Amino acid sequence: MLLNSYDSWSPLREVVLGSADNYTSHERELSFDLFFHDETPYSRIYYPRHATRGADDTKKRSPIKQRYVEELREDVEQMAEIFTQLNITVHRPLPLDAATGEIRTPVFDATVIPPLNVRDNSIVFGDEIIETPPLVRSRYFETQFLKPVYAEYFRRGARWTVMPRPLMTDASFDLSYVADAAKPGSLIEQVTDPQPSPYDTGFEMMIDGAQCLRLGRDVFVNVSNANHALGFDWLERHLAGRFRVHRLHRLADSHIDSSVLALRPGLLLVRSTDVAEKLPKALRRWDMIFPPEPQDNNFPDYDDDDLVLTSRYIDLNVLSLSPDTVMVNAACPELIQTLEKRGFTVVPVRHRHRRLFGGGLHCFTLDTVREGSAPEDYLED
Ligand SMILES: NC(=[NH2+])NCCC[C@H](N)C(=O)O
Repeated sequence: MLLNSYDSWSPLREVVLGSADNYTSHERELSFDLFFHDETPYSRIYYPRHATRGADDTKKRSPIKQRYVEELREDVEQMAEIFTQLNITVHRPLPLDAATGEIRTPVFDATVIPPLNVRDNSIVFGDEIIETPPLVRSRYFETQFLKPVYAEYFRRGARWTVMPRPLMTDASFDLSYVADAAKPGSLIEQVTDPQPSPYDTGFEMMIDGAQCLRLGRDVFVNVSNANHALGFDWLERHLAGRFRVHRLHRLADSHIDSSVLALRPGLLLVRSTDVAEKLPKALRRWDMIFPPEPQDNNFPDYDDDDLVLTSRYIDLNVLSLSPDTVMVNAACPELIQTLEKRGFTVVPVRHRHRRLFGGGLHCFTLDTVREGSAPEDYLED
């Protein structure tokens, strides 16, 4: 079918599902610590994550226990089977080959991670795939693994665009969000000591697809720093005449798909009333479902050397299969019951280690064909 996806609720007919093959480690360096910093308070309280660094380790490999990688693969492949049983066509990226070494650019080298959270480095606006400028260095070439899928949609007539690529020197990153959040005495660690580079060119455009909420003709984009603001400007200019692009201000550090999701026109799934109050008036008019507070026993216990990369709200990261059917993590019964009480059909999916790999069911997927999805105006005038 032709690429066609303007919203997150129309009946899902085709989807890209990420791959967990060979996810062996995380690589902590400035861009990684910036990207995952919102969860530091949880990590420091529940899982001491950021060990105090020595002066020399500006880059630190953090191995992932093989059992967790294998269980992640089991969960992802089971999700693929569920899509197939539901007659939803599943496209998969090229799996990361174990022999793939580090990548090197004129500015940095980094370890490649698998194309698991495919929601992040691409956005689908109607009949256009846009590859976004990554926030994390190890993800710089992640959309390369999606080339066969995107090329096939292009052959079928889709538009295919790549946003300007950043150099990603340390000076490229706007640290203001972390600095503002790390008030004296807070648990959030400062991300400091950016190193000078001959390629410094000031703040650069960096933004992820998971910062966007697509509502037909209207797109809401979370902007938390100068990098995102440049990405917002590019999207606004590029989409002018086709979409109305609205700015959300610091709803989260970057991704908002465990803060707010649209389940159908007029109905949002929202993390908390605090998040709801930050939404623009047009969205505050919509009905909202607030899930129960996550329970610690919804999550496996991890060791202190396991990097916990998400908040406890990660299971809000659901995937709508239609305006009344939602894929939810089977380990979150409270959310399942809440949605069922609101008349939704829930498809439970096992995803055990969502906190270790930085994403849930919505993160793992990119909805490429939604039947009847169109650039409708869902916002009251
Ligand atoms: N598309 C994604 N990878 N989104 C994941 C967002 C997770 C969010 N930072 C949290 O910890 O709850």
